[in-house]
Amino acid sequence: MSLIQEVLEQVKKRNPGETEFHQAVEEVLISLEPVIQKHPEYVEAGIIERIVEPERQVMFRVPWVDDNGKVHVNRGFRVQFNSAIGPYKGGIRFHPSVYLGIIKFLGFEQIFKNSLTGLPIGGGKGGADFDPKGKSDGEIMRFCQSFMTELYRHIGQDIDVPAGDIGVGAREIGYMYGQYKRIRNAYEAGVLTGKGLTYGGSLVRTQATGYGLIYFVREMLKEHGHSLEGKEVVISGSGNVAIYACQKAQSYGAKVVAMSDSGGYIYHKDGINLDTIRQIKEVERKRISEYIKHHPEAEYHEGRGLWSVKCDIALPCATQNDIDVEDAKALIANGVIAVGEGANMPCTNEALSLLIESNILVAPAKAANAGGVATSALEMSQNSMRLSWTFEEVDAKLDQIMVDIFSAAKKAAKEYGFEGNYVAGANIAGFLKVAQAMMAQGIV
Ligand SMILES: NC(=O)C1=CN([C@@H]2O[C@H](COP(=O)(O)OP(=O)(O)OC[C@H]3O[C@@H](n4cnc5c(N)ncnc54)[C@H](O)[C@@H]3O)[C@@H](O)[C@H]2O)C=CC1
Ligand SMILES: O=C(O)CCC(=O)C(=O)O
Repeated sequence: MSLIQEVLEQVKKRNPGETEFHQAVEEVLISLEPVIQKHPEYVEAGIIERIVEPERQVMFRVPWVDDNGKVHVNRGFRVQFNSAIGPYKGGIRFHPSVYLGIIKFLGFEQIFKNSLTGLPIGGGKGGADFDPKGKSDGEIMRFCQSFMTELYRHIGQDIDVPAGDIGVGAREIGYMYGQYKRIRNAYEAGVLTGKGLTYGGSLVRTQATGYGLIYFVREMLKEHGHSLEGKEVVISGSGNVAIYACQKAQSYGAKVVAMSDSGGYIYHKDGINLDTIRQIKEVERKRISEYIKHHPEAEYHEGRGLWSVKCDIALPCATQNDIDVEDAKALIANGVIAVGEGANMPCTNEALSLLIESNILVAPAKAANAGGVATSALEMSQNSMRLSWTFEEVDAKLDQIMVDIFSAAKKAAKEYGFEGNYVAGANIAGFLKVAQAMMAQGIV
């Protein structure tokens, strides 16, 4: 059995039931076979065994009281996966599906993604099995305060810097930041990113993941003689990443014809009206089905089925395992050119393999959605310098970072025998920097 197979078996045995974590580890490790052949010193130093084991993982009780006085208890998590190249960095997810296996898959992916940004940030992730859907503002605030009352002792601007993810946006970051400041009695702006602009946030952070995804896809299409102009695009989700991916894709002349939420999807053949989506999702916090009240010529379809809509470019921007092998087959049958992963691990490993074998261009999540965390790192830089850059300055840096990530993934893919496979290229490029740092720092 190869070392990679042995480590995979060990990960499954040591982390029973954590299927998303197993999936994420498998997807990375299979790309690393040629790397460990070229670098036997990594094998000798146990880099592979060490990189799949979190440095630390914390689980805690989050009690809170709802508007009717009823007490609820949720479970909070923070996984500090790897600090070889910088303080742990990664978002916080509030969703009822959250358990250790999801936070570990996200934290593991964050190691390689953060490395790809070229900025000094390690990998971590956190969250809670709390469902923000239908909660009042007061309930959200009390939950965030309770969550931070435990989390504060594990984080810090040079230790671990959380941000948003599914169910955690500017409102939640604000409440958590307020509680952190109150407990610590310190204005430590760099402890969280995604903050509001009046208290240390960075311009472009809100847009960064979606914009960055489109910058990456633009580079990938250009490399293969295509562009976004005139392309039909389908996007899953209608949250932070989906909204700004839609905005940037439209600005490059693409037509976004479908978007979704966990209830179903809308199809608008003339092109989605993003102002309506933003009003429904960012202001009213309602279901996407409301869209047809504003645009009766559009269609609403309950449940899954989004990936059967014909498109040139598919952008999964909702959640993990959104595109399975059947969805991939439907996309391919409908002539898709490219899949750009805005969400983390939105394709199953089988779907990814099928897309790659079928010569579909795949922009892998770790690279393509790294613009969010990269801009978080730019927010940390501005906080340290106690100044704020303009929108144009941050956006230009983000664009350049995405161009550089694309070229790093392309180069590593070619060097290790995976030419044109940006999934393997991103895994390898992300891994190499972390492995070199781990080698330099000894067995820790
Ligand atoms: N916000 C950020 O900066 C970054 C987010 N991501 C990833 O992007 C994805 C989306 O995150 P955000 O837009 O920030 O979250 P969000 O909470 O703003 O939006 C999430 C969207 O996904 C949909 N969704 C969630 N669970 C679903 C399910 N089980 N089935 C179908 N749809 C579902 C929701 O309806 C919503 O439209 C996640 O995978 C996240 O990890 C990745 C990099 C950075
Ligand atoms: O901005 C950050 O720190 C993290 C963003 C995030 O959670 C992600 O990249 O998946």
